Amino acid sequence: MAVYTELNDSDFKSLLVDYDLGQLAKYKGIEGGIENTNYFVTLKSGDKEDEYVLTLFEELSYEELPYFIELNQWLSERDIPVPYAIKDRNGIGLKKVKNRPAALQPRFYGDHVGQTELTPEHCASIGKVLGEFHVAAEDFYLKRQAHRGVFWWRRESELIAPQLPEADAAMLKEEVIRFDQLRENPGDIKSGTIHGDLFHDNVLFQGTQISAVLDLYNAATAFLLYDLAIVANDWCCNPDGSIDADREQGLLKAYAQARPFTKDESAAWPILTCTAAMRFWLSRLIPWLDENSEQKLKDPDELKRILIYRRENPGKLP
Ligand SMILES: Nc1ncnc2c1ncn2[C@@H]1O[C@H](COP(=O)(O)OP(=O)(O)OP(=O)(O)O)[C@@H](O)[C@H]1O
Ligand SMILES: N[C@@H](CCO)C(=O)O
Repeated sequence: MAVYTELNDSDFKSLLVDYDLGQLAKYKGIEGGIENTNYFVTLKSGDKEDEYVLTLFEELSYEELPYFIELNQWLSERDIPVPYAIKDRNGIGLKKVKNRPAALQPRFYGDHVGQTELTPEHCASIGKVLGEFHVAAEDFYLKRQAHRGVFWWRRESELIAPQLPEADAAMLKEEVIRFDQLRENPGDIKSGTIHGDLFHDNVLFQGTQISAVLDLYNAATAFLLYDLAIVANDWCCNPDGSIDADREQGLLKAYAQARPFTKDESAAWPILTCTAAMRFWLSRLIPWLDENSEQKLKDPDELKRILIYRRENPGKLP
């Protein structure tokens, strides 16, 4: 159920007339995504074949997309390995295909690494790239409130609470309040442009080196450390929800080389690791509890276990 919009030859051909990239050779739907429809597209120009990825945005609207199109372009120009919308002959990157917003992007090569295969070296690689991402985006000129950020989780945690066991509802509420308190007194915690969903399945590797950071469609303006907490929870966790210290130290030390931590960030880390776990626990709970939801169901309990562990074992920045 990952290719939500089926395309045929003529859909591709009518898009490609706006570019000088070559003739359509073949295309193939990409399985596994949740939010968007993606196709690998092969174009032939003389003897040369090049591969691209066509994304059709199934959730984000035309009005919302320029932020992401500009951000990907910005980061890519600063050597962060992210896909970006290739501009057509008229300088337009955000296109329309089958009445959906769409972007044709370069294909990156590399492999996904399974969660249980992640090593401290993989975690150091993502720490370095995320630190560089945050630094590269420092002067990015657009701002965006996350669509699954503080206002969303305040509202959704209230709505969902009656469907949860009392202890779960209370834990959710506490984390919403703890974040609000931190937000009122942020001190020198740095805000900037975050990826917002940097789970390991949004990265491609060549060996232990990162070849691509994908799926920036949760990017927003927020605490940079919250972004790092999302990564730490996913990349450094064990199946029981505990955090592997070697992987986490690898991540944090490599990140700090690109962007050193500020004083108040050390105190905020234990809270933000909980906020990050709460955010994804909640976004997984919503479709899980909605019997009409067609979204692929990711297990909310994975994030609940991480949240419980984080609450009982406050982490420390190096
Ligand atoms: N530019 C690219 N180069 C190579 N592979 C890509 C590219 N873009 C997407 N893919 C492949 O397609 C998969 C799905 O893409 P993406 O994560 O953007 O979709 P999504 O629907 O937002 O998925 P999810 O929400 O599950 O992360 C990626 O995990 C990757 O394997
Ligand atoms: N990365 C998210 C899904 C896509 O936003 C999760 O694992 O819940």
